[in-house]
Order: sequence, then C-alpha cells, then structure tokens
Amino acid sequence: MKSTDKLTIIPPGKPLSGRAMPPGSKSITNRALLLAGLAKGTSRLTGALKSDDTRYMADALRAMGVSIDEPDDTTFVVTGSGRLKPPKAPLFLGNAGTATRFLTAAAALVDGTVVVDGDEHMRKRPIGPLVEAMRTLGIDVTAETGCPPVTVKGTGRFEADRILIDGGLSSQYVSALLMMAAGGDRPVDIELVGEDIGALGYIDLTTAAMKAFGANVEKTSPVIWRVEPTTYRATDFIVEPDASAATYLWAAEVLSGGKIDLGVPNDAFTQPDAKAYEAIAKFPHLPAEIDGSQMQDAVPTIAVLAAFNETPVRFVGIANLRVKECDRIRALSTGLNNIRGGLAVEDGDDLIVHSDPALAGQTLLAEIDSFADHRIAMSFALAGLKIDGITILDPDCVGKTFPAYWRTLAALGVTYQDND
Ligand SMILES: O=C(O)C1=C[C@@H](OP(=O)(O)O)[C@@H](O)[C@H](O)C1
Ligand SMILES: C=C(OP(=O)(O)O)C(=O)O
Repeated sequence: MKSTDKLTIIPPGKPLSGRAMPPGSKSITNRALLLAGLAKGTSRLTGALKSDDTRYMADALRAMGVSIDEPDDTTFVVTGSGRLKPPKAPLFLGNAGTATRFLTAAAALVDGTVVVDGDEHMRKRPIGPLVEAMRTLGIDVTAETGCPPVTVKGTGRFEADRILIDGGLSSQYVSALLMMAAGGDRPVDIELVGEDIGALGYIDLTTAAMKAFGANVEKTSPVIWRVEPTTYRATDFIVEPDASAATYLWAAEVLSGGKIDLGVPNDAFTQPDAKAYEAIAKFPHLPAEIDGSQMQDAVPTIAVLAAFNETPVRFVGIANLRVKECDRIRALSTGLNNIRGGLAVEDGDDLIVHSDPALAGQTLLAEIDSFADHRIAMSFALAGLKIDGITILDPDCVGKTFPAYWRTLAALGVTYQDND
C-alpha cells in the first residue's frame, strides 16, 4: 500500500475470515540478532521480523563489524567475529526500545566508545536504571537526561559477580544485562531490586534465546539469575510469530464474528502477550478488571475491544504503559473519547473503558492520533471494523513491528477510503 498520512477504514459489514499470518516476533528477532552478532561464526535466523525495529538492530550490529545478509523477507544470516567493534558514528535506533536497551548493555563488551541514540520519542524513554547498574560495574557510561543518548566508553570487559537492577520501569534493562553478562569473565548473579518488574515473561524469552546460543543461565531464586561466562555460540534459530501482532487478528476475529486462521495455534507462543488470547476469547463478556502487567503490549488491543464489550472494563497494572512509544494510557483515553465522549476515564494509572455495544454500526467521525505509536494505530483500526468514520493518522507507524498490517487486514476483506 502506498504511504499516506491518514487512512479511513470502511467497516467490512461481514465477518472477517481467511488466513492471516502475524510476522515474526520483534522481541525474539532482536534478541537473536544481538546474540548471533556476539557469537563467533554464522547463525541463520529464519521466520524473523523485518521491520523498523529489527532493521535498526541489524544496522547497528553491521556498524559494529557484524556481517548480516538478508537472503529473503524472513531470514537473517549473521556472521560475528565473537567481538563487537566500536562504531564510527552514534548508533541511531529510532524508537526501538529493545535495540536501545540491549545495545546499551552490550556496548560494555566493546573496546571503545559507543553512543546509543534514538529519535525524539526514544529520547524521552527512561534508561537511567540500566545506566546506574552499569556504573556499579565500573563501566564509564553517561546519559545526561536519564534517557538516550547514552555514551558507553567500554574496555571490552567488566568486573562483577553481582548486578542489582530495578526493572520496574522496563524489563528490558534486565534482559539487556543478562545478555551482556555471558560476555564477562566470571559468573554473574543478576538480581532484581525494587518493587514490581513488568512482564516477567520477557525475561524468560531472554534466557531461552541465550540458552539457544549456548549460554548457561539459571534462575537461582525468584529474583536472581546466574549467568556463566560462556560467551555465545553461533546457531540456526527459528523465530516464532509475534504474539502482540496476533492480538489484532484475534480481536478482529471476535469483533467481526469471523474465523481467522493465523497459521499458528494460540497456545504455541512463548511470548507474554499470548495470554491476551484468553481474555479476547471472552468478548463480549470481558472481565470487569483486567491486569495488563503481564501482557502489556496487548492492552491497547483489548482496551479498544472493550469499547464494544457488554460491560465496562478497568485495566490495572499498566503504569509503565506511560513510558512506551508514547503515553499509551493517555493515547487510549484520548482516542476512545474522541470516538465518543466519556468512553474512557483515566483513574490514576488505571484505564476504565465504559463499554457500549451500541457503538457498532454507528457513524462517528473520529480522527485518531496515533502519537507515532504502532500499537495505537493498529488497535484503533479495530474500532474502524465496526464504526463508520474512523480515520487513523500516521498509519505508516505500523512499520515499527508489523509493516504488512494494512495489507493483512485488506487480505481479510477490509477496505479503505482513498483520502487523497
Ligand atoms: O523485552 C522485550 O522484548 C519487550 C519488553 C516490554 O517492554 P518493557 O520491558 O519496557 O516493559 C515490551 O513492552 C516490549 O515491546 C518488548
Ligand atoms: C513497547 C514496545 O516496544 P519497544 O519497547 O521495544 O520499543 C512495543 O512494541 O509495544
């Protein structure tokens, strides 16, 4: 589809049915790219995601001396030398949280200076806890604003047998340190401090990927992981489909009353957002309270679905949605209230969606600000399946994780108004 600054969705008026595959997992692709880049030898990653976030990771690794070929749309062939080289210029990582956090820690394994930077949105996303934890290892690292840009002056080694990290704002700090730790010269215990961490399932994804690349990592208590200094071994690796992307298709299915074949069973995912299936399958009887803490990226999907539910839904455990690509709690309440005033209320860091099944079939002209956030654009497109007049601004932002999103909906029978 051609690039456009707005896209109006025409409600299909029929159940959406057919085959629609989500792309490869962003989270797993970016872990596998990094681990393959740190390994010595050639790794073949298949089923991988090609999108803005994975391109930023791949290009950053290329800038650090890793050779990466792309023989087709879902494969990366990665050849590392076993050591990342200092890049000649700052690494620009757009608004890719995974790439930014993972490479900040990995930069400690580089003998030289690495500047990790991103776009104006990334420059507002906190990285202070990760920077502080790295400093306690004697690594020279600075982030003046507590957000990128981050400057890491690595020596290629670090000395630590214990790292304390507060993962309350982002589990990615913990994942970043875990992946770095296998490149050390002695066993390291990584210990969570502070209150809650977000989705623990992302840590499991990290340790599973590390093991696949030959690392020896073990959970020795509910808050401690021990990582042995194995470095990484090149391997062939299959990336599973993206569970967060799957949530839009699951929601489109229940909203339209159709049958969408994702080509992968809903219980085959190892990613945290796969938990969303259970909630989505209850539509139009979603629970009165949904804890989003362990399936954070699925909350926008379920929140828009909740607008059409029989009864109101309160989303709890979602405070760190405020520091994602945008403040997602605000973006959701703004978009829902734009569709119909009073549809959503922010209560502290909870979001209450005052459901109204009668929204379906109405014409309500609403231009939805995506706030440059792929998940806001993709979620509100779901409202356009039922309400006539929903226009998504900046629809191209879906390129962050699901570049084929609009084409995928079109293949299921969704049409768009030509706004030109
Ligand atoms: O580790 C990962 O792959 C991710 C962790 C989550 O972020 P936080 O840990 O920042 O909550 C999630 O929102 C993000 O899309 C991907
Ligand atoms: C929060 C997200 O991304 P990241 O933190 O990787 O930028 C997301 O994809 O919803």
